[in-house]
Amino acid sequence: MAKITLSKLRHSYYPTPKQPSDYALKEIDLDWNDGGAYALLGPSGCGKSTLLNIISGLLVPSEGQILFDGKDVTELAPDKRNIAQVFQFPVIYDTMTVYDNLAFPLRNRGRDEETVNKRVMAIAEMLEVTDMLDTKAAGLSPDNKQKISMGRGLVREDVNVVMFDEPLTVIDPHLKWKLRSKLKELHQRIKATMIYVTHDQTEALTFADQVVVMQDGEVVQIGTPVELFERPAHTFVGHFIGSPGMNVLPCTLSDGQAYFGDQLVALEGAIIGEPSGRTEIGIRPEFVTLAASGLAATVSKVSDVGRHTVVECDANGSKISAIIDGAGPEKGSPVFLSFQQNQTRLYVDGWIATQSQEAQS
Ligand SMILES: Nc1ncnc2c1ncn2[C@@H]1O[C@H](COP(=O)(O)OP(=O)(O)OP(=O)(O)O)[C@@H](O)[C@H]1O
Repeated sequence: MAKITLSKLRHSYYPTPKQPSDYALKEIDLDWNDGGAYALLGPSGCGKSTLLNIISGLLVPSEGQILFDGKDVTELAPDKRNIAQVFQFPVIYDTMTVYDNLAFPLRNRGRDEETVNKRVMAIAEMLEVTDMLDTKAAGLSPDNKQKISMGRGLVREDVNVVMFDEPLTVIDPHLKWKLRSKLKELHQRIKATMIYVTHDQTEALTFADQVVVMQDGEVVQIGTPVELFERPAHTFVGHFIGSPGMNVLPCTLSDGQAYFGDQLVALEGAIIGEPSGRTEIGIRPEFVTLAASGLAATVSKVSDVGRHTVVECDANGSKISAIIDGAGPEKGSPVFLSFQQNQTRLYVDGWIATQSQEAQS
């Protein structure tokens, strides 16, 4: 396994890029630590596949370097990088048995049969496919095929990194959670460096210890699932993660205070610097409550989402969601909304611009 460093990485598919929008990857500086479980999360077109192809060597970046344990591999061919990849669709040999499929990457590298057997049996046990080892792969269900495909990615002990590219795309929704937690368990047992690429926040947050969120060719935040939820560094992260995402409300500033319409909104901490750009308040629906006084709003929609109720309101021309316990008020009801102060942040041009309470104490 290896630590992977991306240094000043930029990539454009144009031969002579002129402006930032010509770059599929803006500037990326990132360390993937040895043995870490990472997710690369972002919407379609944000540059995930481009980044993955650069790490695996299918693509040489326009600028910058990739290092494996400090060694420059930027120009190294894919087969020299010692990387295992699991793709959206299972890559297995239908005519071979499950055992032979799992053994293939090891035999291909000339490992002796005793080592092959030990490793295949261990992986099969972890994946709970021991009883299928003699079955021809052609007869397996799609999710079992993908399990074997994952096993082929995990069976070698000498790879620098295992990369999963949207591996649950073809899996039935009700089986997804099973494979998701299986993968997490496998990481805990194997402790290989793993990068899991997805546009699905649930997959990213379940699997990863560290989530790298990308937007428009840039990394906007790297953090634990809790950090991304609790303190989004960018409104995009707030919006993209959470269900519903963070409320983002236009605001004005006056004497170091934030106003939404005429309403003074108490922020978590002091405003950083002297903001001159677009100013917005960010507050997650989980921290908005219906109160006896506060911001006047009108209920526009009430949705029962199982354990909670999402109450969507209109105030000053903006939509604000609140997640509450129990039944919500009727649509059209006038209500007052209260924001939990330590969760109310200011964003300037999308980026967080308030000091956290911990930073102030
Ligand atoms: N071969 C290519 N030639 C030109 N532009 C490309 C090429 N591949 C990707 N792009 C562009 O680069 C940007 C990043 O694309 P990329 O496929 O890396 O994103 P992604 O996050 O993986 O999206 P998806 O999940 O849809 O695959 C997009 O604007 C895309 O249109």
